[in-house]
Amino acid sequence: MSGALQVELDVADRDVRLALRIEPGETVALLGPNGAGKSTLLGVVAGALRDGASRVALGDRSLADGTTWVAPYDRGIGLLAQDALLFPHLSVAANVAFGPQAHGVRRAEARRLAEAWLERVGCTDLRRRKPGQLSGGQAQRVAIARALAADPAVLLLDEPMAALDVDARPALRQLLREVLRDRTAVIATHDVLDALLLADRVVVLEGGRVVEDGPTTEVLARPRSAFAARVAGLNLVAGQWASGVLVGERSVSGSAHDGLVDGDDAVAAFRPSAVSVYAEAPAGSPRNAWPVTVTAIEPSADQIRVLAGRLSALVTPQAAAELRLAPGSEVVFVVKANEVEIYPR
Ligand SMILES: Nc1ncnc2c1ncn2[C@@H]1O[C@H](COP(=O)(O)OP(=O)(O)OP(=O)(O)O)[C@@H](O)[C@H]1O
Repeated sequence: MSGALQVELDVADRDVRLALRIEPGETVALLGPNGAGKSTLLGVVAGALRDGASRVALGDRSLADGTTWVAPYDRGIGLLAQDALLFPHLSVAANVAFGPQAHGVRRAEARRLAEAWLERVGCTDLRRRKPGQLSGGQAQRVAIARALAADPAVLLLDEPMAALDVDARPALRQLLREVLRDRTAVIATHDVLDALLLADRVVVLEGGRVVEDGPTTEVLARPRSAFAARVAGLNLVAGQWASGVLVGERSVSGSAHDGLVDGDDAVAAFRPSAVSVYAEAPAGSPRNAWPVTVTAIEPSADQIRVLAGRLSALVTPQAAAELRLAPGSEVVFVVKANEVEIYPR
């Protein structure tokens, strides 16, 4: 462990000014709209962007300040970009062995490390190929192996799934879950699922400033900033997986991901717009029908947000009027199981 990553950004010509401290082993998701400053932050930390007024330190080692400037390859910081950026003329195995070799590891040992990482990311069979012969998802797996083979103290990920087909994302996300566990990492993303599944903590940037910073489930369930509210505001129910159902504050049925087994800690996520509100439980009893007491009613764009404790539903103003919704109303929240995703935590 190399100690906390401390960043003080002051990039005047981009109007990005913020301070952030990331503890060893912590994975932080950076969320924010286009132009918020995510890439600027990663660039300064990685050393791709040189800016005299910003400071970066890892533990008690300064990587950049008014007088110090450590070159990117010497920082102990790995960067995984949107595109895999592999060396096109080297084989997959040589790409992965490159980092360790560049840091003085002997050739045979670097090859052995490369083989171990390729196995870890499920790409052993691809070791002799050239990057041009890989799919986007395969190339990104190899890039993960390459970044981790260099044993970075901190891994930065800049929208690592953005260039992939939607179909290729869940498997890569699962791999990242495994390799990021207990690692110090910062992942810039537009996708709230990345934050939910990969990060302990969410930092929201807007206009070059930190506007929100907190534990992932708190920020996603009860966002305070405008951006986080737009992308998140998810209903999250934590519990344990038991016989095909999540059992927590409520029992929740949904589509379960990636080999959940009984007893696993899990979280169910669904959008407020997927929740229907009824005066009484509808006939045919859908699997997710929860009697609740309304705690608050709030306008939300052209809809009404109905809060019931930690849960929320979005309904039309007409529906709210017909149901005479008010704090204290007893209603039933209904969510189709296919609108609910259940993930390991
Ligand atoms: N190469 C550059 N030169 C000057 N200004 C830049 C440059 N790249 C970005 N900026 C500006 O810096 C600010 C922060 O942008 P940045 O690229 O860090 O945002 P981002 O959160 O990564 O956005 P996106 O989600 O679009 O990647 C914006 O005002 C942007 O216009």
